[in-house]
Amino acid sequence: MSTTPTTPSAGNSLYGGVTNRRVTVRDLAAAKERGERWPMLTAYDALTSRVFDEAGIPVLLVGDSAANVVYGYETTLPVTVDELIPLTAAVTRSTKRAMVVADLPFASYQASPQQALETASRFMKEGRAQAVKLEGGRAVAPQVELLVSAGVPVMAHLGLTPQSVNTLGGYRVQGRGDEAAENLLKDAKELERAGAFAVVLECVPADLARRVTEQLAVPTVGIGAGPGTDAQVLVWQDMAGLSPKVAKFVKTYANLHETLRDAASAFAGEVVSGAFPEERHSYSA
Ligand SMILES: Nc1nc(=O)c2c([nH]1)NC[C@@H]1CN(c3ccc(C(=O)N[C@@H](CCC(=O)O)C(=O)O)cc3)CN21
Ligand SMILES: CC(C)C(=O)C(=O)O
Ligand SMILES: [Mg+2]
Repeated sequence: MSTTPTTPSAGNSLYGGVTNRRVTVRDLAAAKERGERWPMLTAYDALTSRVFDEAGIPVLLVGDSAANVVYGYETTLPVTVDELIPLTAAVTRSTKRAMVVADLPFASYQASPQQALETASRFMKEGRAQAVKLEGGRAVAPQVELLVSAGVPVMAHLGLTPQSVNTLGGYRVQGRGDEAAENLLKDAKELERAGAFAVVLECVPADLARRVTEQLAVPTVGIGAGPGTDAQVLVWQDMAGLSPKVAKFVKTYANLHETLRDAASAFAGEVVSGAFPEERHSYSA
C-alpha cells in the first residue's frame, strides 16, 4: 500500500511531511511549536483508513462514535471494548503512517486508574493502537497519570463529552459563561499537567477554545470549537456526506450518500434488466 501522501503540503512538517514511519506524539508537539495546524479523522475499517493514510491524515481516531456510525446505537454509551478492538486492529493493520488513537468507551476507565490501564493495554496489545483517548476533566487526571507513566500516550477530551450525555442533558455547547469557561480551562491545564499529549475540545465557544489553545503547550483538537485550535477532527462519514443528519459544526466535502445510493440503484437496475453481468464478467469452461 502507498504511504506517500497524494496531496503533500509544502511547509507543513506533519501534513505531508513525515513519510516512512508512523507519526508520533513528538511530531505533534513539534507541529505546535512551528504553528502548524493538522487534521484528524475517525476511522473504523481497513479500506477507508487506508485511503485516509494515503491522503496524509497524520492522526486517525477509532472513535467510540463507532457506536453510532458502525453499530447503529443512538448514543456512544452501549459500545464495548470487545466491539471496538477489532475495528482498531483493522485500522492499524491497514495503515503505515498515521498515529492510531483508540477511544476508550464508556465505563471502561472511569472506575480507577487500574481499570483504565487494563482497558488501554487491551487496545494496545490486541488493537495495536499507538495512543488512547478518554473523556473528562480533572476527575480522570489520575487515570492519565498512570497511563502515561506506563507508556501509554493519552489524548484528553473536554467540552461536550458524549459519554456524559445523560448528565449534560443532551448534546449542547459547553463552557458558555465565565464560570464554565474557567472550569474548562482549569481542567485542560490539569490534564496537561497529568501528561496528556493533546486535548480534544468539542462544542465549546470559539473564543474559549482559542484561549485554551494559547495557554496549553500541548496541541488542542477542535470539533465545533472554531478556527483557533491547533488541529481539527470530524467523523469521516459526516465529512464525506454519508451521515443522515449532522451537527452545525460539520462541513461536508463529498456526497457519498448520493454516490452510493446511485451506484446501488444502477446495480439493482442492471440485475433486474439482465444488463449485468456481461460476458466480460463471466468465466468460460
Ligand atoms: N456521526 C457522528 N458525528 C459526531 O460528531 C459524533 C457522533 N456521531 N457520535 C458521538 C458524538 C455526538 N456528537 C454530537 C451530536 C450532536 C451534536 C449537536 O446536535 N449539537 C447541536 C448544538 C446545539 C447547541 O447547544 O447550540 C447542534 O445543533 O449542532 C453535537 C455533537 C459528536 N459526536
Ligand atoms: C468526534 C471524536 C472527537 C470522537 O470522540 C469520536 O468520534 O468518538
Ligand atoms: Mg469519542
